[in-house]
Amino acid sequence: MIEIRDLQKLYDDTLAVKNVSVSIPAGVVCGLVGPNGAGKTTTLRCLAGLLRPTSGTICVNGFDPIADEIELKRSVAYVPDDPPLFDDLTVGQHLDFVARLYQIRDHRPTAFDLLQRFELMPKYDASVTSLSRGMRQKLAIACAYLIAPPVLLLDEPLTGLDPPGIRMLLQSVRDYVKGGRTVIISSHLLAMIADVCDQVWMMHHGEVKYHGSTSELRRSFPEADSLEEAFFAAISNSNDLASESSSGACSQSRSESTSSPLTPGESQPAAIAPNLAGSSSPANAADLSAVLR
Ligand SMILES: Nc1ncnc2c1ncn2[C@@H]1O[C@H](COP(=O)(O)OP(=O)(O)OP(=O)(O)O)[C@@H](O)[C@H]1O
Repeated sequence: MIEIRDLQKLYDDTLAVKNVSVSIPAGVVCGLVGPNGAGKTTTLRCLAGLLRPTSGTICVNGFDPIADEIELKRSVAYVPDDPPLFDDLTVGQHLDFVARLYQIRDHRPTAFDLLQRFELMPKYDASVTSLSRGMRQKLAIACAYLIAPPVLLLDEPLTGLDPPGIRMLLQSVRDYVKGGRTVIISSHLLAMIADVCDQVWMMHHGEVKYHGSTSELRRSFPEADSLEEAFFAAISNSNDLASESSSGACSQSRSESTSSPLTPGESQPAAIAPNLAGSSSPANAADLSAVLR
């Protein structure tokens, strides 16, 4: 469960994130999309406790990323698009190290399964300096899966992956949330991640342009051939979907989400009203369409 209220992040004189308010329940894959500089990475880094917000509040799995630093680190894994790995360690040693750090007992069978799934087993004894960019990304994601935190933040995870790797990763994300965990996956391309997302969260110039459930989008625009088409129809037709995203205290929303988590087999996340702040004009929709395609 993630609850963000009025989040702002200022770097010197650049307001990278402006008044962002979003709720993401447990058991959901949320696709965070937007063009370069939209504020995606800044927001994810605030959620992971790696950046201190300038103002606003964040609650991740019941914890404030800054005030509850240790608890947060047990609850969240953040995988950046260019993950920092330890040059002195091999692939296998990375998983051993993570297991030791997070006190994961008997981790080897799970670690081997993950390496098989990510096709890294042949590199088990290889130094990470010999890995390709995509392999590095896969290893970092495998480490995150080994920790298995309630919240996983994947920043542009598809960038370095080949098509089979993308397919496997997206399938693994779907599997990951089945037990009630939450994943945010950021991407420039909605079409790439649409199939696995329960929610779409669109940012542009630091602001939320849309946040809502994909099932609602599809229901609202049955004539659309794809989620992407429905998404742009929604942005250019916000009167049809005009209601703000749910708000309230983190603890209240947390109990709401635990009472109705997504369970395997269910296709619809807990009801989330779309938030179309700042996205009401067709001109704006065309603008967003241009940058996302
Ligand atoms: N360390 C920093 N110092 C100053 N400005 C920054 C810093 N990091 C990001 N910014 C600025 O904040 C804004 C948002 O950047 P951010 O990296 O969050 O966007 P993004 O949506 O992740 O972009 P991309 O898709 O290109 O990775 C941009 O204007 C960027 O120039």
